Order: sequence, then structure tokens, then C-alpha cells
Amino acid sequence: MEKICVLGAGSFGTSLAILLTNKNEYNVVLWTRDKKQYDEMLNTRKNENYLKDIYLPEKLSISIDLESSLQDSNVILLAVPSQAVRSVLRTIKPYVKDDQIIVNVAKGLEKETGLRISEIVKQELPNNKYVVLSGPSHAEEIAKEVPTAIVSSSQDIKVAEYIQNIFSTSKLRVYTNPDVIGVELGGALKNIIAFGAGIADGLGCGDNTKAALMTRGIREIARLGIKMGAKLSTFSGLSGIGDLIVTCTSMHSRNRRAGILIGQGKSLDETLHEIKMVVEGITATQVAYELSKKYNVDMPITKEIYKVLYEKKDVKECIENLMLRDKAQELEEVVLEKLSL
Ligand SMILES: NC(=O)c1ccc[n+]([C@@H]2O[C@H](COP(=O)([O-])OP(=O)(O)OC[C@H]3O[C@@H](n4cnc5c(N)ncnc54)[C@H](O)[C@@H]3O)[C@@H](O)[C@H]2O)c1
Ligand SMILES: O=P(O)(O)OC[C@H](O)CO
Repeated sequence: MEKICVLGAGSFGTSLAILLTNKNEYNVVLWTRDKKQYDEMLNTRKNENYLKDIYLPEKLSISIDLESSLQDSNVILLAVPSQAVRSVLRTIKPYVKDDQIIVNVAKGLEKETGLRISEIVKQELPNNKYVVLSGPSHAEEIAKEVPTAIVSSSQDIKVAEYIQNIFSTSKLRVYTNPDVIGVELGGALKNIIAFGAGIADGLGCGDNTKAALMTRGIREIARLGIKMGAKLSTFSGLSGIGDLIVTCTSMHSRNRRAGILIGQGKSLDETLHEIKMVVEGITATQVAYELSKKYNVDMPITKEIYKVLYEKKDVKECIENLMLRDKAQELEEVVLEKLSL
């Protein structure tokens, strides 16, 4: 039986470990670094802080020992926050064999370097094949086997298909997409817009506002993405508009919930204390703001959210800035299509 090692027992790692175990075709081990959480999961078969009221299947192995978890694993699933990916890769490096496939589900960009996760993996584990799984997939719904669709993306189509086969179930439909850059950027950058949608909700704006943010948000994501080498069509797929829709509208979204609290007047510290889990959009905003300057791309929504988060600007003033910018015509961006061909 093939073995899959899930690194990170937060909400998403745990939900995917449950899904794979229930498929009954793989030997799945869920690794955590946290002894208290390890004991809780072993004793209660629950991971209460991350996935309330969900039971862990008996066949799912829980581990705190990294070396044995990784040993003989065909697939190593990285399910830790983006900012932890490099340190986790450095920790596992001595135990990883070249034929083990690295699958990443983190949706973010490295703060210090602006790098995508595939670029970090290339630097730290240059000999391993890499796949990113992305798309609209909240952990709470994956764990309850709500029908969901995602993409498996790799430069190597055979490896993307291998991972597609492993993760496909009657409740999870997996497509392949060769555009790793677009898939990774879609997943990371939608968090910024979701945070903004949350701010709008927290301020009591309406559905019109959110629809405008989502529509113009995917445009600015695509604008940057194309300059960075992504394909335009990826942004109209599951890891683009699909994930943007779910994150901007769902109460499961930590990014949206964080935005709501900021819109209601809470400080960033109070907000993070309340959410407790990772809110990737906060770092992504800073990185995307820098990238927009580097690539000379207009990203007005990201810019205003940056001002809210990093310059403590008033949220109402930032919305007014967005509304009163220079007038523009929507179709001018047809040029994007030409750029991405
Ligand atoms: N939760 C979701 O619905 C969901 C869906 C798709 C993708 N993702 C992405 O998956 C990634 C993980 O998200 P999550 O929701 O599971 O986060 P989470 O906050 O629920 O859990 C993160 C886990 O990583 C562990 N961790 C943090 N730093 C670590 C380190 N240095 N070494 C080892 N373990 C470490 C934490 O202890 C925790 O168990 C994020 O990038 C997120 O965007 C989440
Ligand atoms: O809870 P969020 O906002 O981090 O979103 C989680 C996933 O990216 C949804 O697909």
C-alpha cells in the first residue's frame, strides 16, 4: 500500500488526512510538531482546536516523529502556513529521498523573498517532483465530504496526474493544470481580495460592493500574474475565480473573517488573537504590494488594503480612494489576453 505523510495537523492537513484515509487505499500518517495536540488526537480521535466535532478515522496514524513519518512515504504533503514552509523543508531535508513527491497546499508567498512555494521547494529540495493542489476547498467542508473541485498542478503532467488519482474521490473532483505559476498566484493573491471583501462586510457595505471587489480583484490578480508568467485562463478557473468566490463569501474563510473584524474597528492584534489560525492574506498583501511595484502593475485594491494594514489608514478613506481614482474603461484590459498567449 502506498504511504502518504501529511506534515501539519492544522485544519487543512487534518481534513485531507481524513479524506485520504477514508479512501481506504493508502497508509496515511498525520504529523504534528505539537505534543499536546498529538496526545489529544491520539486519546480523543479529535483535533478540536482546528476541526470542531470531526472524528479522526481509526486507520489514520497520528505521529510526532518526523523521521518515521517520512520513511517510505510516496507523497509528502506540506500543509503548514506559507511562512513555515522553508523551515519545515530544511528540517525534513535529511530524511527525504529524491523519489518522494512533494505536494503543497499552502497558499501564500514568502515574506522575505516574494517567492512562490514551488520556488522555495526548488531551492531546498531541488531533486524532488513538485505538485501544488489548489482551488475552493475549505477544510471544514472537505472533512464533511461536501462535493468539492480543485486542481493538481505540476510542470510534470505525469506527476500531476498521479496526484490527481490519489486525491480523486466521489466527493473530491481533481483537474490537472500545467500552469504552476498561475495556480500558485491565484491561491495566494485571492486572500488579499477576501480580506478586502471582509472589510467591506464589516463596514456594512452591500452585495454590490463585494461583487465589484471580486470582479476587479481577479483583474488585478491576473494583471500581476501574467507579468509573472502565468496563463490568463488559469484565473478564470478553480484556483482563480473559483477560490476567490469561496473565500470572499464563506464564513469559513479566515481571511474574510479577519477583514470583517478590521472593518468593525478591531486592531490587527485583536483580530489575529480572535481568529487563531493562519491568515495568509496579511503577508500576501505586503508581498503583492512590493511585486506590483517591481513589475509595474496597477493593483489598486491591494494598494489600499496595504495602507489599512501597514500604514494604519482609515478603511472608509481607502474605499473612497478606490471609488474616486482616475476614470477608466473596463475593456482596455483586453490587452491582457494578448500578453498571455
Ligand atoms: N483551512 C483551509 O480551509 C485551507 C484550504 C486550502 C488551503 N489552505 C492553506 O493551507 C495552509 C495551512 O492552512 P491551515 O488552514 O491548515 O492552517 P492552520 O492555522 O489551521 O494550521 C497550521 C498548522 O501548521 C502548523 N505549523 C505552523 N508552523 C509550523 C512549523 N514551523 N512547523 C511545523 N508545523 C507548523 C501549526 O501548528 C498548525 O497545526 C495555509 O497556507 C492555507 O492557506 C487552507
Ligand atoms: O480560510 P482562508 O481564507 O484561508 O481560505 C482557505 C482556502 O484557501 C479556501 O480555498
